[in-house]
Amino acid sequence: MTKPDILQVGPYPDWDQVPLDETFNMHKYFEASDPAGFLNAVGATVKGIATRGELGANRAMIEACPNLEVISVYGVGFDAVDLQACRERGIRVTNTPDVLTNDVADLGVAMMLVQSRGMIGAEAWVRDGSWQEKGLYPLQSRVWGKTAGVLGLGRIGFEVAKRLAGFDLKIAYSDVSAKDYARDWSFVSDPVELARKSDFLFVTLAASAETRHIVNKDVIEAVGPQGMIINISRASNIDEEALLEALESNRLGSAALDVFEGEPALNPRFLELNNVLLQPHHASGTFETRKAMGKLVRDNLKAHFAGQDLLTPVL
Ligand SMILES: NC(=O)c1ccc[n+]([C@@H]2O[C@H](COP(=O)([O-])OP(=O)(O)OC[C@H]3O[C@@H](n4cnc5c(N)ncnc54)[C@H](O)[C@@H]3O)[C@@H](O)[C@H]2O)c1
Ligand SMILES: O=C(O)[C@H](O)CO
Repeated sequence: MTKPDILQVGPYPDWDQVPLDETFNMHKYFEASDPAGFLNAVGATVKGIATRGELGANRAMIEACPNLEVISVYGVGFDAVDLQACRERGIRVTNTPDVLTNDVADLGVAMMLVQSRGMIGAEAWVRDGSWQEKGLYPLQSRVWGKTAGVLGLGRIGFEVAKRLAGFDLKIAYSDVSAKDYARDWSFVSDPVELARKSDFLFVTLAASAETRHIVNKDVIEAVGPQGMIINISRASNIDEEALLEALESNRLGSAALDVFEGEPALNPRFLELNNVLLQPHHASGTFETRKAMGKLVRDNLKAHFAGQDLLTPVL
């Protein structure tokens, strides 16, 4: 049987690349010196796209592949895929939900703990001799007993909240509606009101045009000078300019961020701040989870080309 032609938008680890190359005819877009020319040359043969959540597939890429049938996303967030362009052409889309949920929640909670207790600075205090020269490390803020707001109580938001409850935090959350599975936690529909109640505001929303900058100046200032915002979702959910201004003026106490506008480049103003913890979009970055994500990407492609039901369809 001829191998289906797949456009591969970004690199994968070897344990995914090897089986992909065995099963499909992979066209490595990310290695092309002239990406537009490459797309022009291979586009007509392409039946599937394998991409990553943050890379997606835009309308131009989709239109350059007139025989495209399926897009398989390595990631749960599919906001970078032009779903409208896919709907217009009957193109199926899959993602990798559930397998990454716990690791993303773990990292979000770890970011809050590390930042609250000043652990990055404390590590430097030991290594640079400050402990011996200056003595005790400056006191930090307590976590337990405070209130965490979870903006977006989906799969990841729920696991974040569950973990925080285990740390004896009080939980409030916001979403499009109250959730049956969250009866012990208070639902607050207005994000500004949620932020006002929160010492820690976790942003765990699926990103869309509706959620763009949902965390705006008002929400940020409602979290306030003693509060912290933790973003493990997408940069677009926060007005980054307003966030930077609030951090620079201490109208927001601190932030812990795994995602940035224009990443992996980030606004250099972040690097000047000592009240922000910066992470390189690696919330799902464990061997175990990434292997499960890669398998799901392949299994969805295989299912499609075998005429079987998709395992985790978005469209
Ligand atoms: N940092 C990372 O490495 C990383 C890893 C995985 C996922 N993510 C991001 O996390 C997101 C959430 O993943 P998930 O599996 O929990 O998704 P999910 O679909 O289970 O949860 C998203 C939640 O957002 C809510 N929501 C959507 N629009 C809303 C709105 N306008 N107002 C209020 N709530 C709204 C939904 O109702 C849902 O409960 C992903 O879409 C992805 O962008 C980031
Ligand atoms: O959405 C996801 O799963 C991650 O952010 C990777 O894109």
